Formats: sequence, structure tokens, C-alpha cells
Amino acid sequence: MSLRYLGQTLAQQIDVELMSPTAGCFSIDQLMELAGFSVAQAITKVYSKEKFPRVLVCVGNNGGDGLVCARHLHHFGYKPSVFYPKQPNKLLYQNLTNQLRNLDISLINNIEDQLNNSDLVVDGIFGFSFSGSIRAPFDEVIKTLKSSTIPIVSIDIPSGWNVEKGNIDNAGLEPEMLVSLTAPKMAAKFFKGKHHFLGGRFISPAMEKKYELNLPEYPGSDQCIRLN
Ligand SMILES: NC(=O)C1=CN([C@@H]2O[C@H](COP(=O)(O)OP(=O)(O)OC[C@H]3O[C@@H](n4cnc5c(N)ncnc54)[C@H](O)[C@@H]3O)[C@@H](O)[C@H]2O)[C@@H](O)CC1
Ligand SMILES: [K+]
Repeated sequence: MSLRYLGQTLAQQIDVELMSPTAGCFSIDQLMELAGFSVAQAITKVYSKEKFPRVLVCVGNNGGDGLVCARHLHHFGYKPSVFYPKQPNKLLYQNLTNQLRNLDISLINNIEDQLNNSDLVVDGIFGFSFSGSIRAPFDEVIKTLKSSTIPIVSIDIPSGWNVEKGNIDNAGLEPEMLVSLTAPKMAAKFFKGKHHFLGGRFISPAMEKKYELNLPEYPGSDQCIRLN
């Protein structure tokens, strides 16, 4: 039985069910922690801290996964910096951001300057709720990232891609690595980069069966698994 690729509505439904007190019973912080941790771990499998120490993590509106990923990359010995232009006024995100400050991780304002001093980019700009064309300020951010040759790791979906149809108008990023979370989204079928991983190891056997996800077996205690 082959791995299921999720459409946008189903991805959102599974997300709601994971957090429902009558189903998954997870809190959003738990999911973000596991998701961001799995992305950081997947990065270690491909990009060593010796060759790719300086990681620029770009964070969008709801980019908790990116903030968590940056924290774990720091603990793994990388030198992350974080570009977070739109910071929501919510305690969860403020706490995640203060955790970065406590580790002296720099929150940078100018993405162009920082790109010249980075070895790797993490794209935590848009996830599975993205739709339509890219609105400011992320239109310019994505243009800047597209003009660079630094390898990009996208979290869940390459930012700017239609969640189901992929990079239809060529406005989105073309990452070298994609880390799908929970289960790949339909757009991942169009991913042409070198490394596709799955992370977000939080699905119960009952949910996996209900949604016929046919997930691969994660190796040992790993939080991520290579898909190709
Ligand atoms: N259950 C799961 O699968 C989990 C998902 N997580 C992550 O959460 C993500 C989904 O989060 P969200 O539902 O908040 O969705 P997004 O990460 O897609 O963010 C939606 C935000 O982007 C804005 N937006 C949408 N379209 C836009 C456009 N055209 N231009 C500019 N801004 C736009 C929206 O206003 C909204 O604030 C997933 O992709 C994944 O990375 C993880 O945090 C944990 C668990
Ligand atoms: K993304």
C-alpha cells in the first residue's frame, strides 16, 4: 500500500483531529516541538554542521516549526539566525522567540545581508494553509530567496507552492530538500529536489488507519525518515 499524499482540506482536518480533546489530544506546542525537532534532525542527516554551520531560518506568520527548528539546530552545534518579519502578538510565539534570544540566536532584519553570510536556508514561511498569490512582505522575501543559490530546506511545503498543484506559476521556492510533516501533501509529488524526508512522528495507529496514510516505519528512535 502506497503512502498517501494529502490534499489541503484533508491536511487541515487531520491537524484539527490531532488537537481535538476527543481524538489526538495534542496541544499546538507539542505538535510544533515535535515537528520542528524532526526538521532539525532531518537537516543533520544531509547538511553537516561542519560544512553548513550558518543556517538562516525564515519564519512566516505561523511559523512555530521554524522557531523550534532554529533552537534545536543551535543545540546540535549549528549557528542559526532567524528572519521573522511578522511576529504575532501571542504568548506561544513570544515564548518561542524569547527562547531563541536566551540562546543568543540573532533575529535579523535584513535578509539580503544575512544570505551572503549563510550556508543553508530553512523555509518556514508558508505551510498547508497557503492559498492565492504571495502577499507582502513575503513576496519580496521569496523573490530574494529565489535569486540566491544557497540550498533551501522547506518545511512541509515549498513556500509559494499551491498545496495540491505545486509550483504552478513558478512563483515559489525550489528547495533542495523537503521535510513533509505528518504525511506528504499533494504538492510533494512535484518536488524535484535531492532529498525528501518525512517528519512529525505523532500519528497513532488508529488515525493512520482511519485516513489510510500508509506511513513508512520510522527507524529506531529517529523523528524523521528519508522518502527519496
Ligand atoms: N498537524 C500537522 O500537520 C502539523 C502542522 N504543523 C505546521 O503547521 C503548518 C500549517 O500551519 P497553518 O495552518 O498556520 O498554515 P500556514 O503555515 O500555511 O500559515 C498560514 C498563514 O499564512 C497566511 N497566508 C496564507 N496565504 C497567504 C498568502 N497568499 N500570502 C501571504 N500570507 C498568506 C495566512 O494568513 C496565515 O496567517 C503546516 O504546514 C506545518 O508546517 C506543525 O506545526 C505541527 C503539526
Ligand atoms: K514552507
